Amino acid sequence: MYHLCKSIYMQATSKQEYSILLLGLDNAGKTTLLEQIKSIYSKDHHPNLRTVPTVGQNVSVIDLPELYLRIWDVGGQHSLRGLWQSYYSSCHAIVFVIDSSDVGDGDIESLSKRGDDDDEGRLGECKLVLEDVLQNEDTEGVPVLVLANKQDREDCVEVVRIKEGLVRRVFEGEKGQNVRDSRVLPLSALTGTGVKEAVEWICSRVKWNKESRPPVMR
Ligand SMILES: Nc1nc2c(ncn2[C@@H]2O[C@H](COP(=O)(O)OP(=O)(O)OP(=O)(O)O)[C@@H](O)[C@H]2O)c(=O)[nH]1
Ligand SMILES: [Mg+2]
Repeated sequence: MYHLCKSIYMQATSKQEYSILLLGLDNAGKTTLLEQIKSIYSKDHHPNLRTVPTVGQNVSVIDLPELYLRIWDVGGQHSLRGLWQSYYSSCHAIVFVIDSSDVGDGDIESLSKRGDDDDEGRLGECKLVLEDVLQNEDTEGVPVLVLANKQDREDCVEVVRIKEGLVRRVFEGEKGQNVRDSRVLPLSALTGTGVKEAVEWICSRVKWNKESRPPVMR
């Protein structure tokens, strides 16, 4: 009886909490995105958009009406990427942020055909890093949201190109084999355009996936 009462009490007074992992190359815009999410969903938070490269991690808990999102923003520098995998088994969704102004023409098909003079930005690096995330067995089945960030910049590659030329090819390639729930959305973390749509997608997908990755009750 005690256990039944306790469980009813817990159901009535606690909320589900899901952990969200922000990944992507250094300078992609992860910390800027976290600042914007905090400013939109937490009262009295003024975003600090003058970010510095993250060494280690930032974490924030966003209190939404139905659930909590615990968002982990980790450093994207090469030397820090080895730490990412320690977050994989406990996360409920991965958000992979791409700098749309630093991926050449956004098409990995033509990567190897290019000459040395072609400016492909960090397209190849981005592809390898995304593949690495998808290949890890601890990310299997985890919903993945890819954000084509910096869409406010004139020199950005548009979202449809990043979706078709990079993300779809990686997901359908041999290294993206573990079929999962995914989406590609445009974003400007700097202006805040697309932040709400991203958060809404995350919320709907973590709830949908909660049988295989149950939330923590808080
Ligand atoms: N124009 C533009 N600049 C952006 C946008 N998002 C981020 N930036 C800029 O990109 C730079 C890097 O942003 P951060 O948010 O620090 O990048 P990060 O992914 O956290 O980088 P690391 O911590 O090194 O992994 C900063 O100068 C930001 O102001 C965007 O949407 N548009
Ligand atoms: Mg950062």
